[in-house]
Amino acid sequence: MKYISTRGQAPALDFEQVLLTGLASDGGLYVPETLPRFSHEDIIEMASMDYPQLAQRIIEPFVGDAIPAADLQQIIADTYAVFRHNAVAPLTQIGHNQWVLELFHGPTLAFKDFALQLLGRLLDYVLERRHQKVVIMGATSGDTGSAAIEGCKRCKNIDIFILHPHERVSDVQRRQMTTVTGDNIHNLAVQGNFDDCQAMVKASFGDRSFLPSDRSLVAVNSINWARIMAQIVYYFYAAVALGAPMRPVAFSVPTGNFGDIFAGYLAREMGLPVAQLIIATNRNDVLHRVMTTSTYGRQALQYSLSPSMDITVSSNFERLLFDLYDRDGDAIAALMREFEHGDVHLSDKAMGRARNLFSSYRVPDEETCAQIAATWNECEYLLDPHSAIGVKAALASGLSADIPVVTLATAHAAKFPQAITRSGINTEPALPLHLADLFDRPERFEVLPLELSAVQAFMANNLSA
Ligand SMILES: Cc1ncc(COP(=O)(O)O)c(C=O)c1O
Ligand SMILES: N[C@@H](CCOP(=O)(O)O)C(=O)O
Repeated sequence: MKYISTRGQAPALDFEQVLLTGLASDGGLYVPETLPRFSHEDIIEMASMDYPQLAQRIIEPFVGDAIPAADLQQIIADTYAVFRHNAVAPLTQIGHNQWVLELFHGPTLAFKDFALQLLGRLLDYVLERRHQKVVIMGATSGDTGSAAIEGCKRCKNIDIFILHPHERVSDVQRRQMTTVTGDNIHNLAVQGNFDDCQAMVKASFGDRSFLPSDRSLVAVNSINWARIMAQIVYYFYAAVALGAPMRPVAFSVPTGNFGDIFAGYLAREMGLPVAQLIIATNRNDVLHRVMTTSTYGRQALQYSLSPSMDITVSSNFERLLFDLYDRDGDAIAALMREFEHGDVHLSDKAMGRARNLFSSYRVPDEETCAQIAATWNECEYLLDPHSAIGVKAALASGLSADIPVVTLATAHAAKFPQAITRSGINTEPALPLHLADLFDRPERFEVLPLELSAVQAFMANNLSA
């Protein structure tokens, strides 16, 4: 399997190379040159597989011969063995044809564990084999950071630096990152927002000279292809449980960096009958505005009760644009240059294609809280604020009542007690046992100014020997 850049100028890479990088050298994102496709019969067979078996079936073609099948199987088995639910990603029904896919049973209580538990193990495997050390640099609005640290902390060949917006993640999210000890783990609280942190990560991939030449820089954000790959699996898992391929299924996806929903788009391209993908945003509604106005533009970031989605530069949208523009790398490079300076008007052809599959909905904080309360009062099911945005968008989608709609429940409510309190319901979500003493653990993090040079100097000075 070969991977090519969305901007058409960077060299094609194989799986191992794409795993060990982030942005392509032309600033683009890597995507598979061709996608594996599953037939009707293949998908019927998937209904009898457990989660690790299905993951193996879906992931193997993307990995190709980079890792022997038996080793990959063991890595996948170890990855999903750490989840706290036997089904790994259980489905819960909350209304007529309304389902919630619970993606928060991993170690850090968010969907990021699905990919980052795997990514950590894949990196460990290939770095041992290559006798190589790498530096991980990641930006987080709260969830990627802890999942990346949890996934990579045991890997002695990795130094990990996670940038989070200072005082803009929930207390639980911050502590999940800053209480993990280890000389190779560094949490940097940057005096800026998530977009600023993400921009620093991308700039560092553009110029890696701040690192010694023997240390590669690796991404843990969804700009790393391996993240997206792992997230495709649960779309198949949910859809076959609800009757695919005989019955199409729709998905409502709380969206920020467009990684999770892009994985759903790929599942459809690989043969899964997906009736619709609903882009559910909070008040940071860049993607909702693209869908409704055809204009892709920048917006001032606004803080919300769903902090993990406080994102206005939605990195993976570029991967979708690449397909919408017939995989024309030059066209995407030109569009992204335009986007750096202002609004971009997308072509009618591209938007026509997008609207055939995607719809969108914007959910401000008051509606998020109202949805948490409504779902709790109707069926005593507690949604976290991100998942509530997904459910609200699913209910507003106007889809025919005979199509099952699955909302991706992307995080556990206990990560966001503030939103639960604001919803006015009389329940307090408890952290699972393994995190019960989270507020008693000592924290370690570094507050840094919003300066790329300060962040890079900190990293260069804190590499392990
Ligand atoms: C809890 C939660 N929900 C939804 C999202 C949005 O996912 P994506 O960025 O892949 O669109 C994120 C992070 O981005 C998140 O942490
Ligand atoms: N919501 C994320 C933001 C980063 O997105 P990613 O999926 O590209 O890593 C977070 O919680 O950190």
